[in-house]
Amino acid sequence: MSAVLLITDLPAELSAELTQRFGLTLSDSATGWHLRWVEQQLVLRHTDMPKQGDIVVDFASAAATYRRQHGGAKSEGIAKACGLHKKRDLQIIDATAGLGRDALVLANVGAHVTLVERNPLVAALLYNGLQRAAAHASTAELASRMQLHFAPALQALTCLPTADVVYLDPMFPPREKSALVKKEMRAFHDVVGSDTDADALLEPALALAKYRVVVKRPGYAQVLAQREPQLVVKGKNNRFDVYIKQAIT
Ligand SMILES: C[S@@+](CC[C@H](N)C(=O)[O-])C[C@H]1O[C@@H](n2cnc3c(N)ncnc32)[C@H](O)[C@@H]1O
Repeated sequence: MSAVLLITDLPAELSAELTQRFGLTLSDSATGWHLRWVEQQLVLRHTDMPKQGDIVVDFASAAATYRRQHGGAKSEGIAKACGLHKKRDLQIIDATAGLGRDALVLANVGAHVTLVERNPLVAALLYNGLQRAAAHASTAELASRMQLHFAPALQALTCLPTADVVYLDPMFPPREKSALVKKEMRAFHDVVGSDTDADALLEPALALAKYRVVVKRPGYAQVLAQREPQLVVKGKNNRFDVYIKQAIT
């Protein structure tokens, strides 16, 4: 991970916390991506794209609120794939948490989610997003079901206690020239790069999960680690490959 610029407008206490928790330091950013403090929230900004390219974790945003209000165990493909229509309070490890959007859907249905993220910038955004969610009346209960674990997934999958479900959503190279790939997705890809070790996550995930492992893939992508799932749940742009270990009881 290249050097990171922690802009000085961050509250001193938060800046110290981000250094201590995620190793973020005040230094020049080789990539142009840097953290800023904007309207009481932590944002990831690119020097060439002030403001309009900001990446933020906001569990109370309009889009997140809509999803919280309308997403259910039966209507959300991800929830069905994880088995939340059978049991709502499953313990789930989201081993590639990213901006926490999938974790939000799972926790909203009732799951307790451990969000594993290895990228320090993304982990810092999640950390701040969860702090703000915990302090907000409409999202506090939801936040209480989400816990951040800053580590590489391979390490987390060998040291975390057994979970009911392990969920994986590794980065997949965006299709060149595809108009469907949103600008934000491209930017995010720019920050975290490709997950070249994604195949290696399936075995430890299967070893740790009690009931199943769920892998999110773009519709056109091959299966992870060349291993065929027992079940496929189709979403709008993605599919969820489900590797079943035992029935959810
Ligand atoms: C496609 S994004 C996940 C998006 C996420 N599902 C969401 O809803 O926001 C993949 C994320 O997983 C993280 N990641 C990839 N491989 C990882 C690994 N081995 N350990 C931990 N995090 C990983 C990347 O840094 C990136 O933030």
